[in-house]
Amino acid sequence: MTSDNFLDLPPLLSARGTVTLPGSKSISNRVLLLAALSAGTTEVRDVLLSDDTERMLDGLRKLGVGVEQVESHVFRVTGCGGNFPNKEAELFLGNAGTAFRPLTAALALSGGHYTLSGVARMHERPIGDLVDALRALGANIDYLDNEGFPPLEIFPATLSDAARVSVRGDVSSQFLTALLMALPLLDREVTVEVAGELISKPYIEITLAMMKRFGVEVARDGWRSFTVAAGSRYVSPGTVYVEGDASSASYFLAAGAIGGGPLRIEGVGSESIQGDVRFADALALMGAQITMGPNWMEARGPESGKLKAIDLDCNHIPDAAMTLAVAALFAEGTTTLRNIASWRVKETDRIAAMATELRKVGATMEEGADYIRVTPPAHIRHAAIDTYDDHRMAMCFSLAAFGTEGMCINDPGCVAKTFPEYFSAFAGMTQAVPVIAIDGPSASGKGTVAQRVATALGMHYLDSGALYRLLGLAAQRRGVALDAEAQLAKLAGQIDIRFEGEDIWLDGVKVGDELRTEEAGSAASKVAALHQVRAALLAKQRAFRRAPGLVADGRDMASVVFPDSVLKIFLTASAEARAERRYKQLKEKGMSANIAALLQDIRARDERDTQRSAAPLQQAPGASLLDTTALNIEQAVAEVLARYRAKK
Ligand SMILES: Nc1ncnc2c1ncn2[C@@H]1O[C@H](COP(=O)(O)OP(=O)(O)OP(=O)(O)O)[C@@H](O)[C@H]1O
Ligand SMILES: Nc1ccn([C@H]2C[C@H](O)[C@@H](COP(=O)(O)O)O2)c(=O)n1
Repeated sequence: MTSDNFLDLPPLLSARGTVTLPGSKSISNRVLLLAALSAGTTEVRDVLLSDDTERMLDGLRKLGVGVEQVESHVFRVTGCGGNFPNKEAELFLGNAGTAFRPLTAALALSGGHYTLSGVARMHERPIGDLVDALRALGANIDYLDNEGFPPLEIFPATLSDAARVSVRGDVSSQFLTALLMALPLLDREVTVEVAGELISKPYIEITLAMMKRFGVEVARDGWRSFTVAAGSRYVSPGTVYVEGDASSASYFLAAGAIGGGPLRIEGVGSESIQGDVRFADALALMGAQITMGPNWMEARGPESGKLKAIDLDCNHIPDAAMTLAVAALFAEGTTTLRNIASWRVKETDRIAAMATELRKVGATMEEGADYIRVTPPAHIRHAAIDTYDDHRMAMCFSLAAFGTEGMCINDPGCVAKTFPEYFSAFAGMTQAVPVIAIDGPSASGKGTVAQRVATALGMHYLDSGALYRLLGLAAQRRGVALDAEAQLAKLAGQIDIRFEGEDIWLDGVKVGDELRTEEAGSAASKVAALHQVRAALLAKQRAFRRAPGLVADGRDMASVVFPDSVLKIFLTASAEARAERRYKQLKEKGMSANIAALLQDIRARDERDTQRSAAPLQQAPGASLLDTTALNIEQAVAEVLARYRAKK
């Protein structure tokens, strides 16, 4: 269920299937830049198409590099042999750290005049340590706004002949990556010394592997220093295939672990050069069953049936570790993720964001400068999750929909940064709590049939008409007019409704037969025609969707409330048959009834329910018609069950 700025994920029951991952962002952007700096033409295949790679491609085109898209994920890059054709350019790099940092270094050593800027958050992400290292090599770089942060202006410079340069490794490993990738432009031996403890080491492994693929082998002394030899030149390897994104794999592996699996990921595996594949080890520590081959991984739920908490240093998997924080909601005990200070300077302050949003779903959170501790709640609450323009926040929290109430993700479009198709891929791999929607006109028998179908299948039952009836009743009791839209919508949010078997409670008081009178039905029909009232009752209705499934009856179950229902039935009967049924129903309850008046009332209600502008009664697209005029109750129930089985 989507709107422009939120996505309401239904409660999820299970996860299984096979997903092919989009290309890795880290590898795509490195390879595109190295191809641009090389001599020769490179065909880069399986490139990730996303905001961040678009920023890199756009930047390279502005620098005069030949970039041609030959197929949907295939680009032909005509390298400039280390000398960008355009010596003057203004680059806008969004929030793409993997474009901003490496381009800063390459352009600082390129003898041109460039400005580099990004979105507001990019201008809050530190770059001073990289600029200091480049200045030590003679680069001429100015801060255009705040000292130590983008935007930057780069001027042609007379470079120094320094043979050693130092760069901090404990803020972002991208500073070292950027320097190393740019150093072959100097055409002399330079050694980079890493100051402080280098974080996110696996990302440096990716950098070194990609540089090697383009003909530059970096000599190293462990993680302390790296030397690029004189005469190092990038040479196109011809064709490069980009691996699937290992960080993106984490969401699906976690889904397989939480939702039972087996969930298979194709595109990364045991031979991957990406450090984030080690996320699978972390998940295995939580009890998940993991298997893998060279190019695939598969996750299943733990044999014990329940994930367990872990206490883990996550320095080697900083991005994928976010997924562990949400997976911790489904684990027994308190999970602690340590050594994650770099989260604070990513797309958002991810430690603060994660703690804030996990609290919303009921978790007990503790956060420190470089760690986070998650104690899951007994019951994961439905909440509107803010995503802070951070793709990983949105993707991680999709997993929280495995709680019993589903989850609402605000601004789901932010996943475009690295995985534009994420939510449709996720929907394809997960199975929501099933809903059978039975809509139809008054007295068609939908309530009776829905209840019996629910019993036969062991599912929950929602009589949505009762909510409108209860609101009408509450309004009449409080003297609220049945056309006072705003007041009624407010009242809808305030009333306390409880269903217990056959019994219905309104504000703590059991409601009797008065709810089933034609007066109550008529009042319900009036309040149900009001848009604000319908909106106010939407969440209350969706909250009935619980494992193992729901049978819901009403007027707009299939079209509005549960549009993803597995089976949609439009159950009807002639007005005369319905008046007859209602007559018998009322008489059986010892209530007075007049068949002519009932027929007139049913026709009036049909007219109002079908003609209103708010969610009018109609056969929804995808709903199948079931006319019960000539069927008894048992036959109608059997028909619905047969249609459900045919769907499975
Ligand atoms: N196929 C059928 N044949 C005969 N009677 C039926 C059939 N289906 C339902 N009934 C009877 O019709 C009456 C009305 O049914 P029910 O209350 O289920 O309808 P409904 O569509 O839910 O009505 P409403 O939503 O307006 O309250 C009940 O007494 C029920 O037993
Ligand atoms: N999903 C629903 C359910 C009910 N209504 C309206 C229409 C009816 O006139 C009224 C009472 O419903 P009933 O108990 O007879 O099923 O409530 C609706 O608009 N949408």
